[in-house]
Amino acid sequence: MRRPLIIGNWKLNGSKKIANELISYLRKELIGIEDCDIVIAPPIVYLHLVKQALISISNIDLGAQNVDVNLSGAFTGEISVNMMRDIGVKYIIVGHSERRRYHNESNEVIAQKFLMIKNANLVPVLCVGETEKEHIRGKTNEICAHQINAILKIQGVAAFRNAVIAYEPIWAIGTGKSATPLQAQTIHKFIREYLAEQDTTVAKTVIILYGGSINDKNVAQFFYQPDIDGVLVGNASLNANVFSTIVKIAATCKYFNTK
Ligand SMILES: O=C[C@H](O)COP(=O)(O)O
Repeated sequence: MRRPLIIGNWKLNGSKKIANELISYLRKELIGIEDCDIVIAPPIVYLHLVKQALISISNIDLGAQNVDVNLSGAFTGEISVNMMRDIGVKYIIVGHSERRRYHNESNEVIAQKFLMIKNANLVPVLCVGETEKEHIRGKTNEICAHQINAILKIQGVAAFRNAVIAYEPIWAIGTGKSATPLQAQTIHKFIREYLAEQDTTVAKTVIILYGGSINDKNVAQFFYQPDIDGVLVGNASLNANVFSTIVKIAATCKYFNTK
């Protein structure tokens, strides 16, 4: 059975004050909610603060939004997987469309980062998804398969054991225009079947999240899709009340027991 997973990606947002307010609210609201896993991925400088406040809650883990491909050396400004592990990070987002777009990260670089994360025994959250143009042209499956292939090529299907895939259509990120639950389900099913061609156990157990304009009002229908195991939340994770509601909906969604 796959446990529901909710990741809050704060992206480049917040301040010490905002981070403190968010986590003290989450602490009150999320304590005792055990039927799903929760990850908070703040900007790196606030990881420690989040850790101190939330990590005693057993099903809340720390996430990082990015990592370097190198382990150490003269790489000014970079942070390695070992450093992340050192401070208690468990999940690392890799291949987010914003990194692909603004930092020119190629599928090859993303695959190398994915490998570093796996080698450090951390959990990679691989983001895949198509642009609006590709969506209109019906290229979604092809794009997602291509992005997944980059990992398969150098690491094989076993790389997806204890890994997370997040399907994030780029046109749905931060636009307020999410994919429909059925559209997302269709792609999630495709991804699972694509992996099943190589390993049915990996395909059955890999956690596949949906991301893109998720909020407390639209999230429930996503959870009722058989291949959607949770959500990667951007904007709405900055509102403690909305984020807690999303988590509570996941934790009480009995349908997860059948996945
Ligand atoms: O990492 C999160 C996703 O990019 C979704 O962002 P969003 O919820 O603001 O659309």
